[in-house]
Amino acid sequence: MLAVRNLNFGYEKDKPLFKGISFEAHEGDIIWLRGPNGCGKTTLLRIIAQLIEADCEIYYEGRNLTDGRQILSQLSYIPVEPYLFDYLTGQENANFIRALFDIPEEQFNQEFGRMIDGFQMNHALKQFVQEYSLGMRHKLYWSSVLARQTSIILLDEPFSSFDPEAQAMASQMLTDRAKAGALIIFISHLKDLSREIATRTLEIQNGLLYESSKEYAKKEAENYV
Ligand SMILES: Nc1ncnc2c1ncn2[C@@H]1O[C@H](COP(=O)(O)OP(=O)(O)OP(=O)(O)O)[C@@H](O)[C@H]1O
Repeated sequence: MLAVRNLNFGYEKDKPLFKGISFEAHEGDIIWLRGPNGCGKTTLLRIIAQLIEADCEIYYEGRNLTDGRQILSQLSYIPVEPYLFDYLTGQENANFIRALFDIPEEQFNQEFGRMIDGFQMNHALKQFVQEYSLGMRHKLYWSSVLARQTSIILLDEPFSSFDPEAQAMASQMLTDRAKAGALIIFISHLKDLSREIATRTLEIQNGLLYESSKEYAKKEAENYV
């Protein structure tokens, strides 16, 4: 479904962050992207999300994309800090995101409503986002952005701000999306939850990318993440 080939990138010329890495990802994969602080996990997600321009080839559905932007209609990205307007209410932010991505109203209301109910966030939709906790911001952002139902979902530290109930709901949601054919790539330092939901593990080390099996990742995760 998605392939990245020969990715070379560094923020500074003499300090390469990625040294010609390549990987493929398929429908239904839930990929846990891990590695030590500063190894480039967020940067890699941002390159896939076309937020950073890098020297690489990207294939989507078998086609070599000359302009990576062609992938954007099928991609959702949830960063560590959700992109929300503090001076709008939760509902107004959701309406803005719906309009921005041109999500059909019926589909949006159904999916957004289901997730907001699950996260028990109905009471907060009339509040200004300025008054939200980080966990509430994430619940609103997830519910709005993932109402798009794209085939690629990228998430940077998706679980850290959630309480255990929200973590359980979020991980179930990602598992359901993958079963329905989505590709999920996430970064997390929460090892137990991550190894429970991941079907593959990609690890960045010194500018190179290594795949480890689920069993290996289970053992290794005891030592560090
Ligand atoms: N905009 C930027 N300009 C210059 N250097 C940057 C920029 N963003 C990140 N870096 C550097 O690139 C390296 C990789 O950063 P990145 O955020 O991708 O790492 P990470 O693996 O996600 O780290 P963490 O686990 O701490 O979140 C770090 O050394 C960081 O300081």
